[in-house]
Amino acid sequence: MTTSDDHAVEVRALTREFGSRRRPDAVVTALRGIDLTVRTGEVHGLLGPNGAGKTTLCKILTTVLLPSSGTARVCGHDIAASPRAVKPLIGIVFGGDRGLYGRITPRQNLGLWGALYGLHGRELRRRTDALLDRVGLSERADDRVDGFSRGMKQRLHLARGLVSDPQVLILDEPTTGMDPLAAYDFRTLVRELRAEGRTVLITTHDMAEAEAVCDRVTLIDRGRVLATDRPEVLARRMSAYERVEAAAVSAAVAEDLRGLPGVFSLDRTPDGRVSVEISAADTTGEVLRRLVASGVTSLATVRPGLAEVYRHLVQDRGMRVTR
Ligand SMILES: Nc1ncnc2c1ncn2[C@@H]1O[C@H](COP(=O)(O)OP(=O)(O)OP(=O)(O)O)[C@@H](O)[C@H]1O
Repeated sequence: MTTSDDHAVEVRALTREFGSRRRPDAVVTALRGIDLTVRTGEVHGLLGPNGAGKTTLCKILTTVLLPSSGTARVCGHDIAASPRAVKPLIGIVFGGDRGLYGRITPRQNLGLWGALYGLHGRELRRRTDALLDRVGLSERADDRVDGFSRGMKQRLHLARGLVSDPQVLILDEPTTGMDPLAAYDFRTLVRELRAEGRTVLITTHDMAEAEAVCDRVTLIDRGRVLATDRPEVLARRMSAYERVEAAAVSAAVAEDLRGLPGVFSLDRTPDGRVSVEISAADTTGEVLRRLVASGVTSLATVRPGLAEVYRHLVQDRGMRVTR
């Protein structure tokens, strides 16, 4: 077996189809040849629109699903050939309600989960108490989970994912349902996990979250990798897509700008605020010149962030679900 110590996750030419033998025309191809390397100790974001294949990939990495073809290794172990070696190395945290027992307490949930990993007695109690403290649930440790808010359930999910002390942690939309403060605390927690030397793979739709916590991100769409890089490098790569924002722009001036070559899109609100996306570097100057010439004084240029990169790469498909 060849492996690199630097790579916690190595995925090569991975495909996964879902279908029924009775209806071959209804086959859905969720992954179409994914290559992905997650370095040991990095926080890696997996970004993509609904149906991109993120959850399918996570399920394959956690040995819940087998790939149709291709390979995936976790800390050097092949997920298909050695699932028993992979399972203790990798933890998964889902978004939403999946996987928690509502009629029992957080302490009991963690106890059950820990027992599955062979923990018991004092060690299990020690680990459970430490995790409940870590995710801020100590005071509610003995209340029933079904009375918890979504954010509290999400924190319990995270504790559950850490019960086995995994080297690699997969967080599938981890901040779903968290209020902004809880999401902020959560990011701090992710940084702590990295400081402990763990590798974290996060799927998210939240670009701000990805920019805040990820060392690198992989954008996927329709089962394919579009790009992998550091968030700021991806943003720089798209630097032709600059944005100009201005206030008090008349409809006529907006129409004039819309017609310029190199203007990718232009939005104008009824009160005259415009946002112009520019896809050719030399167009920015011309847009600014025309705005100033028309008497506009409130304007700014904005460099693209990850959200813009994402929108351009997935071609503005937004919420549309693909097959
Ligand atoms: N068990 C299944 N049976 C049939 N099709 C499936 C199954 N699981 C996933 N798919 C299909 O595979 C594709 C990828 O789905 P997946 O859940 O991996 O996407 P995702 O990126 O996680 O999306 P979301 O952001 O909505 O959670 C979708 O077209 C989905 O309908």
